[in-house]
Amino acid sequence: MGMRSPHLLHLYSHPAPSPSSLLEPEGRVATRGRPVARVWGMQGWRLGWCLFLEWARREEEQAEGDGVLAGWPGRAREKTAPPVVGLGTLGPGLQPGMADSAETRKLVYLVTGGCGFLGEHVVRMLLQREPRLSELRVFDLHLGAWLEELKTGPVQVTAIQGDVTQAHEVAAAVAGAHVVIHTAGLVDVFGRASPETIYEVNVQGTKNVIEACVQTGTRFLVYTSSMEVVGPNIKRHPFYRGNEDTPYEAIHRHPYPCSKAQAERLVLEANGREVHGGLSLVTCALRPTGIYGEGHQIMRDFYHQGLRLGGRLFRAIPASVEHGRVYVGNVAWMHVLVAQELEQRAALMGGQVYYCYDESPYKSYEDFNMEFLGPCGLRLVDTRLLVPYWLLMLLATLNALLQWLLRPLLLYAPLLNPYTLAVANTTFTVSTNKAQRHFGYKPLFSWEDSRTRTIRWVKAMEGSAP
Ligand SMILES: NC(=O)C1=CN([C@@H]2O[C@H](COP(=O)(O)OP(=O)(O)OC[C@H]3O[C@@H](n4cnc5c(N)ncnc54)[C@H](O)[C@@H]3O)[C@@H](O)[C@H]2O)C=CC1
Ligand SMILES: C[C@@H](CO)CCC[C@@H](C)[C@H]1CC[C@H]2[C@@H]3[C@H](O)CC4=CC(=O)CC[C@]4(C)[C@H]3CC[C@]12C
Repeated sequence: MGMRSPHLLHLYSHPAPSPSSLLEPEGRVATRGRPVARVWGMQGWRLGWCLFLEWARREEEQAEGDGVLAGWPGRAREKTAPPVVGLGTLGPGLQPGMADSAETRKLVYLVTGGCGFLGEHVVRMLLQREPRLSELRVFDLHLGAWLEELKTGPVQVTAIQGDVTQAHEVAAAVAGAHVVIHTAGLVDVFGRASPETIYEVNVQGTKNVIEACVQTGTRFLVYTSSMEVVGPNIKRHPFYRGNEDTPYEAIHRHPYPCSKAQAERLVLEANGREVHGGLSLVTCALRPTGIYGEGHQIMRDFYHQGLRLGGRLFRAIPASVEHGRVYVGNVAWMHVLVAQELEQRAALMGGQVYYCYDESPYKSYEDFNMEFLGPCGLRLVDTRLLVPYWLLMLLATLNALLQWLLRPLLLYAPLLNPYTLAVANTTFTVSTNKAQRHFGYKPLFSWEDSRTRTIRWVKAMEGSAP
């Protein structure tokens, strides 16, 4: 997830923090300080990768001869590469022409799940694109060491190790924040966690966030929902380029979509509730389709699986099945834009849902992945005739059975199970402009740019093909 460049390391270099420096300075948040060394141990491999990435970026800039300021694309690329942070390639900054003065910086944001795949992009995007930010609180069960690098910029970055299922920890983190972006969630469709745990994190965690806003007087709440709250449903009805108003029978059994749907409902119902101080809460929910981009774990898994199979992946899903995908940078940008616009457009946006979309093409899950894995040396072998759907379903069911049988001994959680097969094998794509109409959203990253960035990330991955 966390690409780090030497440029960034230099910009944000600082003495190794003591666990207590992870505490919120005013003592509002009692965090369980996790020794940074342990976190670093898990993520140290990223450094080499980031060094490579920065080297590659500079080589590319030099080759293009555009002599840009570090982190800002040159004029020639402005059309396709907007001046915005790419995960780890740019440091925090302001939009062009915007003065960085203490008076303009007065807002406190809280990002829950801020160290996750999407969360990290939201955090970096806020630092880059929210000039009114004075403090950014990053709340997560597991803090990333990369956060430490952000602490010497103009914005106070406060790392809070906490659990959304613990109401008091959430309330302490929310107190005094103007905006909460709630991305924390348990994303598990593989049977790794129990249904109870999924509900506890996704539903109870969201309840805790809402109640904390109400109790402490925080007025603006942006929730990361999911396309999964709508579908694909258990009947595997196609949703072909639908929008927020397209009728669809949203019936689920799997704990993940059920929990996300319940949480989304809670967030939307909370819109208009009176918060401490007498003003009203303004909420809205964003529904990304399948997110991809730098840091995407499943893409990483497919890539390594392909390498193990001698550079081949085997087609399991017909190319005609469309699966909605959206670039993580654009999802992050949409969150930031919503957060910025909620106050001015409360009447219009409060209680609304928005699909997250961009210019990513409509393709099958596997064909879409090949947009990135292909240029990295993998090949998709068409075995449709060899592996018919019924056989795949049989394998998926066998996996589910094995998972159940082995549970007392070990956790067996392969990617293929009846649920993931059904999701991947059912058309679900969105085509909407609601976000543009309501708050002026336009994707910040073109498809070409999203693709290039993702390919660059895959290529820089440990164990990449030469
Ligand atoms: N990955 C995807 O394709 C999509 C994800 N989403 C939603 O986006 C959000 C972020 O997902 P990802 O970044 O993909 O997942 P992720 O697993 O990378 O990030 C989730 C973050 O939440 C944190 N978290 C989990 N349980 C927590 C708890 N009890 N207390 C505090 N923090 C906790 C995790 O440590 C992690 O950093 C989730 O709400 C997910 O439902 C929605 C649509 C698609
Ligand atoms: C049948 C396999 C043969 O290659 C492919 C299996 C792929 C699956 C693991 C993925 C296919 C579709 C993905 C889901 C989809 O993008 C929507 C999602 C939204 C979320 O909110 C969370 C993640 C996910 C459920 C995502 C999970 C992985 C897939 C099921």
